[in-house]
Amino acid sequence: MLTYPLSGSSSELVLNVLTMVLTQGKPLDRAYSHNFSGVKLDPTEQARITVVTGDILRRLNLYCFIVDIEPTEFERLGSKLLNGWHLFHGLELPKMQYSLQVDAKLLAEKIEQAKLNQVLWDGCPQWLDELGQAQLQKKWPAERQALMQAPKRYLRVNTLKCDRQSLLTKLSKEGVQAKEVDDVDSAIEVISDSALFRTESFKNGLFEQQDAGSQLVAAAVDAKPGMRVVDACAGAGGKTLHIAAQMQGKGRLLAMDIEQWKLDNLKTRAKRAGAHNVETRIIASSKTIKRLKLTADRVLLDVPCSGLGVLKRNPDSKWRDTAERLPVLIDLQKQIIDSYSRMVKVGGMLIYATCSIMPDENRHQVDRFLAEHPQFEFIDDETILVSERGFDGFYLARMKRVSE
Ligand SMILES: C[S@@+](CC[C@H](N)C(=O)[O-])C[C@H]1O[C@@H](n2cnc3c(N)ncnc32)[C@H](O)[C@@H]1O
Repeated sequence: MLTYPLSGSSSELVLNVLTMVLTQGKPLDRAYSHNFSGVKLDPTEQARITVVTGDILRRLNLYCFIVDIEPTEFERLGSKLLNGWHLFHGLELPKMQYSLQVDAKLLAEKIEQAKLNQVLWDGCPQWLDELGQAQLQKKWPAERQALMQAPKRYLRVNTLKCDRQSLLTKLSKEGVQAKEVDDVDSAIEVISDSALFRTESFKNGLFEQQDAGSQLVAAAVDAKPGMRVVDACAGAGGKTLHIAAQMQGKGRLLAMDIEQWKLDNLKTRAKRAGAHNVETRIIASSKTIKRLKLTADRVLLDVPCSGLGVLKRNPDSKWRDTAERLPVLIDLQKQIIDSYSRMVKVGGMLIYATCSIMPDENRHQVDRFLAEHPQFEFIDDETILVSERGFDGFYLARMKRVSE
């Protein structure tokens, strides 16, 4: 957390980002890029802004409670919340040009009240607590608490271009403090606030920013050089690029999605990474899938999901219509696994993954699929819990096609 208050201009930036997210529904990453573009910001100050913004979003209901405002009043009363946030963390008030003051005595009383309500203290909305209890039972309280912590920064070393030790040496020369992650071969944890995307190492494609949990998912694909691999919900290619490295540039890696702009981003990233065996293809209709029937050694389905495993990184999902969208997402996941599994050849492997920790999106989907598709056999699965690993939360299941 901070050791001294935000400056007036940084406070304004925090308020602008939060207003965009909370009142205009902008995704957090876009609100950051919108507000940071064209502004000359020292990397440390930028990091401080994201620390405060992220923490407020992770515990928005708590901070609203202690300054006695509703989240819906943020646009008008945001400065009061930011002042309250500073007092809560034992900091002097920031010097904002216009700001609403907080009654320190009332704030102290409210903090004491909040301490008695663990769900509020963990920054958890009611709907999420009920869902978590129902889905994870006794594992939920630890998970709820872990999800309100700040995420760590992880990189994946691009083994197409270097190895982990030489990347660490290069990063150190560029002033980036980082260390190996013990239980994930490809991962590095960044400790300093360095502006990673300005480093030569990044420009030369030596690494990608990718959570260590996400790296475990791609590792489970276990793609080998020469294979035919489909990453069917590839997005901008976080996992595709990792799979490309496993394949050492040999074989065929088809990255698909329904959004062309994501595949365009993927192409740029693949070029920088030197991942020359990646081909992109838009899914225009079910015919795109049918044409690939029984052709792939590996099919990764990193399906659209609630994102409830990655709330440390994307805490804005807590304050959106995630609860209402959940049944729609579960239905979409079912459609995707039922239809896209056709691409796996006999003897090939289907890998189903989400960035959710909720069984309804995970094991329950897999169990239903297996019951209806005897052509597949269960191999193994893993829920990467935030409280256990410290990474973002993910789920992955591996299944083998044993017949047509
Ligand atoms: C969890 S994200 C993928 C993240 C990506 N694999 C990564 O590691 O960066 C899910 C992706 O599925 C895509 N998607 C949504 N509906 C789809 C569908 N019917 N078929 C294929 N992809 C779909 C979304 O556009 C999104 O990019």
